[in-house]
Amino acid sequence: MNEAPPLKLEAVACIRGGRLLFEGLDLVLGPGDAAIVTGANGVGKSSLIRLAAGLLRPAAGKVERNGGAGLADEAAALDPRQTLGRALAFWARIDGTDAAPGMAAMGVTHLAQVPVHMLSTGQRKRATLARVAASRARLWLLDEPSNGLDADGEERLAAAMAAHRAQGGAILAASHMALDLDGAATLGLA
Ligand SMILES: Nc1ncnc2c1ncn2[C@@H]1O[C@H](COP(=O)(O)OP(=O)(O)OP(=O)(O)O)[C@@H](O)[C@H]1O
Repeated sequence: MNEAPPLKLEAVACIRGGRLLFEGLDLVLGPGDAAIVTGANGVGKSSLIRLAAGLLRPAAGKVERNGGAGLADEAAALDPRQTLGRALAFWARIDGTDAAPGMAAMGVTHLAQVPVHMLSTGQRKRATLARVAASRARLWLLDEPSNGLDADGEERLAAAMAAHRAQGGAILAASHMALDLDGAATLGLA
């Protein structure tokens, strides 16, 4: 098993729209670790997730990932014109994996023939999580992962996250709702 931490943030600062959101942020997520980012609307939770993904550059400090990252946020990155099966297969090909286990884990196998643009909010959220679950990324970056999920979806998300951690994966999740993540650290932004 690769023992390098999936994520390491050192003295990270984030400025957006000319405003300092946070600075001096240190975080190490080792194999099996999880942290939940909490805080009020606009405090910078999504920005931190995007920083960790490498989509935003830190104003100061260092972001290090080992073993790839899978991002699930509001921008689902699934082609709306394709069927869900094809849209997920596209990413699975790029990731060198199979989409089927992720679809089964999130309970969307029966939606394979449905065009992405026709999916409900919760179905789209499940599909986004299915993509991350199917990837081989050691680091899962989840922005409000339980938004829109029903009770079954939440259970599936919890099971998928537990399985990922049991395999040495790590999770950084931003959420204003409680998440079923045993022993997760809380990172409160203010
Ligand atoms: N593209 C952008 N350009 C400039 N400022 C931005 C941009 N995106 C977000 N911001 C600002 O950065 C701040 C933090 O936004 P962010 O989305 O990270 O907050 P959040 O904690 O995730 O909020 P919420 O709980 O509402 O999802 C906000 O003040 C927002 O207006």
